[in-house]
Amino acid sequence: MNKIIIITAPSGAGKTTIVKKLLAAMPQLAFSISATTRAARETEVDGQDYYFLTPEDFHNKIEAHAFAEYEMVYAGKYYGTLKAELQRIWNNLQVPMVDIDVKGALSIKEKYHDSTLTIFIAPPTLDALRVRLSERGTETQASLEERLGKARYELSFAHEFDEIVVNDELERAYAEVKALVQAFLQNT
Ligand SMILES: Nc1nc2c(ncn2[C@@H]2O[C@H](COP(=O)(O)OP(=O)(O)O)[C@@H](O)[C@H]2O)c(=O)[nH]1
Ligand SMILES: Nc1ncnc2c1ncn2[C@@H]1O[C@H](COP(=O)(O)OP(=O)(O)O)[C@@H](O)[C@H]1O
Repeated sequence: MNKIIIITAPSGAGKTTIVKKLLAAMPQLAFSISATTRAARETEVDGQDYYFLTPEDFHNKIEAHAFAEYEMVYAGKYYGTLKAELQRIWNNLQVPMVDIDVKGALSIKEKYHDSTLTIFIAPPTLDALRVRLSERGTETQASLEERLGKARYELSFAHEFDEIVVNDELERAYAEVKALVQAFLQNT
């Protein structure tokens, strides 16, 4: 069976940090590279962090039913998981690690329900989330408030996931996620 691991969290909860550590430790996993219409940050590489698409290319792919799921996530920007990206990873006999927003995660879970593990990474508190997002230095005051507003909404969906992991102390949270992933990979 083709498995999928889906990790979601409000922005700033530490999902990317945990996913990067897992990918480095577990060669069976491969990061599912999403497509997006948002601009690349300075450190990001096309085809590695995201497939950066023009709105026109993104819409053509929607029309062609190329997405397993897609959403407009922030500030009118689209993000989506390409079916071909999941297939590319399965063809390499690896398991895709899908790092997406809450709505996208729930759509993938519904579509591939027999073979998914869904993990929600929660911040210890909303105040901690605010601090992490501002210290990361990627947000303006407006985009920070937008992300915090969305975080409150997303936290209300946490119970729809198979597992909730609170990212209080990074090493502890990472160990918990890793154990869940290992158990899921061992099940046939
Ligand atoms: N639905 C969906 N959401 C995605 C996808 N890829 C990334 N996201 C989500 O889009 C949001 C914004 O991502 P990004 O701009 O990279 O911000 P960051 O996660 O705060 O660094 C995050 O919540 C991601 O999980 C995708 O393929 N589909
Ligand atoms: N347990 C933790 N305690 C404190 N800071 C953390 C913890 N986990 C992650 N961070 C930091 O918080 C910020 C947001 O983490 P990031 O992984 O980018 O979140 P996300 O991908 O969920 O938006 C980063 O600067 C990261 O280094």
